[in-house]
Amino acid sequence: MMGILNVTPDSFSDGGRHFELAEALASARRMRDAGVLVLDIGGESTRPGAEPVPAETELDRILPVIRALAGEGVLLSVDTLKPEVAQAALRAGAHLVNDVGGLRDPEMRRVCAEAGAPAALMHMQGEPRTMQQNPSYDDVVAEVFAFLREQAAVARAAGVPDVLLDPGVGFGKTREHNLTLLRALPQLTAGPDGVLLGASRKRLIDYLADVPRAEDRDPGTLALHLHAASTGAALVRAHAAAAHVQALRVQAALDLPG
Ligand SMILES: Nc1nc2ncc(COP(=O)(O)OP(=O)(O)O)nc2c(=O)[nH]1
Repeated sequence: MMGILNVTPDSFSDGGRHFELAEALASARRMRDAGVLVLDIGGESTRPGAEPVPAETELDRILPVIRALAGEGVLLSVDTLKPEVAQAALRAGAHLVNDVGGLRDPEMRRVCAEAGAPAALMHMQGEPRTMQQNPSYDDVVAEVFAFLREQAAVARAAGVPDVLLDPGVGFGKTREHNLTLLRALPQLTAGPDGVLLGASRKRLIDYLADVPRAEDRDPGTLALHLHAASTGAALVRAHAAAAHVQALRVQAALDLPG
């Protein structure tokens, strides 16, 4: 389970909650103690309509958190689109890169390969600022999964040691696109690469269960993530860490033979 640590003032569901260093570290340590495998640290919101943040601003936000948490017994990933941010974060102690840009940037691939860092590569149609204006596909499953498999091969050829594939819920997709991808997840998890899913508190849950406030969507998030885990997803990315660790442990016990 990958716990989300948004060190931002404007993330769509928890913006500002972990913006001060002390609050970020307290939240990180709560998630570590709850048993998350990875903490995903981000300094730039990628919600629909978000404006990009300069690299130095991103780094000012996340480097103190990464440096403080390095060596505290939890893997750290850096959630960034920028190779220079990924490189600095890896040098400061992060272990992997979470690139919502899908490692399309050859410089990001070089940074990961040079550091020997695994990467989560996510599908996004367009860019956060405009991606939800008119997302369209001929065949969303075929196009998104082909992109992920192709990018995995390109990343490995560039020397990236390992990859996780993420269909990118809410990143240039309509509600129907998201649902179709979630239902088709077994086709992706059947492949050789690990799958990561991040549906936490997203608008899709409001559409499915009428939950207008993002912070109220953790139960619906769990339903989507338990579905992903049951199809074989390796990791899920969520805000409600303790609830997820508990639910995933119980689900894993049900799946174990004997
Ligand atoms: N791999 C991956 N990374 C992601 N990073 C950010 C968000 C957006 O959610 P959040 O970080 O909670 O909000 P914001 O981008 O506003 O900080 N979703 C994903 C995702 O689905 N998959």
